[in-house]
Formats: sequence, structure tokens, C-alpha cells
Amino acid sequence: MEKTPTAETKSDFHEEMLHSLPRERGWTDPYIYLFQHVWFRQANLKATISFQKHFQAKHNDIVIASLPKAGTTWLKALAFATAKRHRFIPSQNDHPLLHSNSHTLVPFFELTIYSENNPNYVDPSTLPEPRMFGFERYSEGKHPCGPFWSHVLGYWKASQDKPSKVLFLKYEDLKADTKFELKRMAQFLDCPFTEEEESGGVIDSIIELCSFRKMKELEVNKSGKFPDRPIIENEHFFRKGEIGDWVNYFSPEMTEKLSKVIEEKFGESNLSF
Ligand SMILES: Nc1ncnc2c1ncn2[C@@H]1O[C@H](COP(=O)(O)OS(=O)(=O)O)[C@@H](OP(=O)(O)O)[C@H]1O
Repeated sequence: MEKTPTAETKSDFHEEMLHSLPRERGWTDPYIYLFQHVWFRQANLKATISFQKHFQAKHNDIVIASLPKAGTTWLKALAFATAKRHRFIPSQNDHPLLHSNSHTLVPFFELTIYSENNPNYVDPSTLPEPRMFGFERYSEGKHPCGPFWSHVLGYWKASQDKPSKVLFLKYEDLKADTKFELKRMAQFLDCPFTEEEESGGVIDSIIELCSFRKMKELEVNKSGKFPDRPIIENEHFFRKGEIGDWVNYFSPEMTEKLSKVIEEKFGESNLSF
């Protein structure tokens, strides 16, 4: 008898596929899976397979590809404010970024949520000590979207091979000279700032609108949650917003271990950070 197709069988992803993939214990998820040399949470894997199969890029599509916790929230805000500045004046009192988190305006294509209603839920208290477990996994490259060196070096190389298609930005550079990097971004997005805009304070308005200080204090980011994913609180996207705070969390052993990994993986590239 023919099986009635369910949402699962109709989708591009099949549960059985998971069994054929190498897997590792996750930190917030029971497992992460290795697919095409990248570690995925299950939900991200589904979205990626669908994206690979169906996404047709249009000439003016912008894809923001960043590792988690690398400054995505800020980058989305800057990109949105810059690309849409003729529709939404950056200095206007009702600019969308004043009422909506940038992840709402520029959505993730998928996020993995773990909750007690999820059949894959694992009680976090049964997992190894999060900080060390997370660090160990991270330094081995076994983390969602990892290994981080493949992600970074892949885009770094692509940005050198195809500079008109891939713009490589570092959080540290954006912090150090936001105006310079924003102008570079606008140029890349094919909407460079004019001299009149620059002298008229448009760039400064965008920088101010998207600043950590301003965004963190907005009501939507103090008490707001994702519209359809209330488990995610917007305040968690804003912690300190400073370069180098990791030194306050790493033991000397952790620093030594990660430095070795970085030297080994990035040593031959001319990428420094
Ligand atoms: N507007 C603005 N300006 C500067 N820095 C900012 C801004 N918004 C968020 N942040 C800092 O970015 C870090 C979070 O990274 P992500 O946004 O990639 O996190 S997430 O993956 O989307 O959850 C996290 O860095 P840390 O403070 O070092 O943890 C945030 O504080």
C-alpha cells in the first residue's frame, strides 16, 4: 500500500539521512551532524539542504554569512539601515530598527530551538560542564557551523578570488573604524554614500542608530522576544560589545590550546586577527 506523503516525506530532508552522517554530542542539542564538512544542528541541516536545492540567487540578493556570536546582530542592522536608507531615513524617529530587532528585519533562515516539547530535548543539567565542554568542542571545530577555521578561511579565500561578490568583514575592524568599514560595505552593496550624504551626517546617523549603546537600551531589545520563537530573548544578543573580553573567561590552558589551533589553521594564510 502506498504511504500518504507527510510533511517529512515531502521535504528534501529525510530522517534516515541523519543515521548515515557522523555525529557528535551537541551542547544545546543532543547531537550535531557532519554534512559536507560542516557541523550542523538538525534544524539547520534541514534548512541548508532545502536552501542548496531551491535557492536561486538574484542579482541584488545579499547573503550575510557569519559564525554565531561573531557580530551578526550588528552587521544585519548596519546592512539593513544602509541598503534601505532611502526608504527609511536613518535619523527618523520611527525607523524600523527602533522597534524591531535586526534578526526580525533580516531573518535567520533557520534556528534550532530546544525546549521540553522537543522530542530531542536533553536536560542541560545532564550535559558536561558547559564552559569546558563548549570550549573543547569549539577548539576541535565540532560546533554548529564549524569548524570555525573552515568557515573563516573559506570566505576569506572567496573574498580574494571574487572581491565583487564576497566582502570579508571583521568585528574588530568594524569596531575600530566603523565609518570606514561602513563605506566599504555600502560600496560593495552597490549603494555607495554620496558626498552630500556624508557631509549631511547620514553615515553618522546609521552608526549611531546601530550602536551597541543605543540598541541595547531599546525597549524591543530589553524585553522583546522573537515573534514566533519566544524562547529567544532579544537581550541575549547584546552582552558587552567589546573587543578582547574573552581574556576574562579563558584560563591560561585554554588560551594556549586555542592559540595553537589558530596558528596551525591560519598560519599559512595571510589573514590575521
Ligand atoms: N550594535 C552592536 N555593536 C557592537 N557589538 C554588538 C552589537 N550588537 C551586538 N553586539 C555584540 O555581538 C556579539 C553577538 O554576536 P551575534 O550578533 O553574532 O550573536 S548571534 O549569533 O546572533 O546570537 C555580542 O558580543 P559580546 O558582547 O562580546 O558577547 C554582542 O554584544
